[in-house]
Amino acid sequence: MILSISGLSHGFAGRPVLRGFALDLARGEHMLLLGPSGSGKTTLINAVAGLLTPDEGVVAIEGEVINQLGAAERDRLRRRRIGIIFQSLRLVSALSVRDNLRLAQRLSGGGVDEAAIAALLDQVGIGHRADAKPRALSQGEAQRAAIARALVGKPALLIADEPTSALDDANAERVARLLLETADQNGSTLLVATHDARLKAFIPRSRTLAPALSEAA
Ligand SMILES: Nc1ncnc2c1ncn2[C@@H]1O[C@H](COP(=O)(O)OP(=O)(O)OP(=O)(O)O)[C@@H](O)[C@H]1O
Repeated sequence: MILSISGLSHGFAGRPVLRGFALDLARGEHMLLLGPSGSGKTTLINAVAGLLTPDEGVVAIEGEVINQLGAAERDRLRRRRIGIIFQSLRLVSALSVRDNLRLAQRLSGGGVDEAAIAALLDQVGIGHRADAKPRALSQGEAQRAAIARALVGKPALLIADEPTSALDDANAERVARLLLETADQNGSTLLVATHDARLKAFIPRSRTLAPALSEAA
């Protein structure tokens, strides 16, 4: 399994957000994690990426239990095995698009492969913007750069957080297809966390997170 989650529970200030969540994803399988705002999608992604230690449960990335590793080992596992497209993109503003990809490639543990970087930028359609700084990019170009950066380390698992919720139908479809196509071509398993039910048309396998219990419940 690329990702195996079992018995995952987490809460904040005694308020449960995730309760006994389980999920298995094999290589090349893609999945939609659907849920309204506040249902715990970001909490789950952070637990998968080792950015949060859950109260209970097991999160294994290719058999390695990330929530039982120390901080340095967690970082190493994340950089080598997981690519994340954050909602806020988080490109390094001082670096060109190409240098953002070079940095990600170095952090993922491999050497810099200029040909692979060029091929990936062409694949997402921004080869001509390789030397631009992130602030000079359109929102769509910046998102494509973030997708390329997430993939440049050839991650087993590609995670996208709300990649389409701000987009109109045509652009949401374009981004969904780009994510699926690039994940497939790079051999990555894709996990998309979103409240955008339009994506069901492109990623039929889905899990729905229930909204967190209200204060009164
Ligand atoms: N660090 C934190 N401290 C306290 N409560 C938190 C913290 N992080 C998240 N929560 C709460 O946990 C619940 C789930 O939050 P989470 O961000 O995982 O949801 P989400 O589904 O990603 O929502 P959104 O789509 O709005 O980002 C929310 O009620 C949120 O207020």
